[in-house]
Amino acid sequence: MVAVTKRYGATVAVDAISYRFRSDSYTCLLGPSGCGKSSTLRMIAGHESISDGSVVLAGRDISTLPPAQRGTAMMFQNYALFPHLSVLDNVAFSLKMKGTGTSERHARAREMLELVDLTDLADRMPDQLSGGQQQRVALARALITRPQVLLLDEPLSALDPFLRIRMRGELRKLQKELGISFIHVTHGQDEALALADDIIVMNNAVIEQAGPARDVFNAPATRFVAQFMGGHNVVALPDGHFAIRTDAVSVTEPTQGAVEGNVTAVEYQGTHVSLSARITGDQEVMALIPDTTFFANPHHPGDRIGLHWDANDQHKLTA
Ligand SMILES: Nc1ncnc2c1ncn2[C@@H]1O[C@H](COP(=O)(O)OP(=O)(O)OP(=O)(O)O)[C@@H](O)[C@H]1O
Repeated sequence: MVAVTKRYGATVAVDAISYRFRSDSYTCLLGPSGCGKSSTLRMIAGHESISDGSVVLAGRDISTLPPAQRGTAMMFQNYALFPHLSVLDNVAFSLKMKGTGTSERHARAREMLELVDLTDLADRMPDQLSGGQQQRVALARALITRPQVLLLDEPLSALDPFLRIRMRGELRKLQKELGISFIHVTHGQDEALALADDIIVMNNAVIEQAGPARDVFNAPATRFVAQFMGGHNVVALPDGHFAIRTDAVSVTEPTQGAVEGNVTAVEYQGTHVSLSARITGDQEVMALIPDTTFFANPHHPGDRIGLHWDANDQHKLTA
């Protein structure tokens, strides 16, 4: 259970957020730059003091404990490996600090390297590793402390797009295998959707919405969440603002009963075509159409069209 506030002088970086993390789940803290997600993670880790509130892990208030005694472990964005230590000694480092003997700590470090599939590189130095390999060493180094919760701050941002997608799969698999909780900070909605059981969307130091990933995507509560998660239109109708998924909008000739609009842009995206149209009130609506459907009856910028969606696909927004 995390209920915290963080102030830096007059800046309120985290404003009385409160959330009960589900045990053994993968949770992503998602939001734009500066919304307070890293500060939240650092307060859980113990790298930042809590201005108000507390962090309780499995019934134990860990708010004032030093990082190493919390039952959490943190993996940093830049991996922070020690350049003068071998891979094995990097992984074994925290055990050395605890006074564990050489043979035991090396045995445990080898177990961790096996877990992240790096057994063959135990004797290398960090500068002889690729970015993806360095990241796995950092993971092994965090996991050797047997944390109940692994905290990850933008762990994939230093990787190229191909490796990022591969590591995504590995993180997810590792979390399920270990059966511990992962709390992962990211500003990428695609990353959060790919990884998370639960997503917490933060904006301006508060939680905008939190819940299972599919619920947050399918039923955004606010305009901010709908726009930040992507894949939605936000439309102002006489009875309020609504979110409508772009793939729930279909396009026909202008007919009675349909919302009419003028096509402003057509973008081919391979499997789909994204068509934008301007409707009354100077609003833009996007329809994501399967490519075969679109090319059976293509439309072009300037065409007058009808736009349809099911009333059930219309989600009322609260703000
Ligand atoms: N040590 C600090 N001193 C003063 N202000 C800080 C400090 N650290 C963060 N802040 C401010 O607190 C706010 C939240 O920062 P935080 O790093 O938690 O955001 P974030 O969502 O993680 O952003 P990013 O994705 O850019 O890391 C920002 O306005 C930031 O400028």
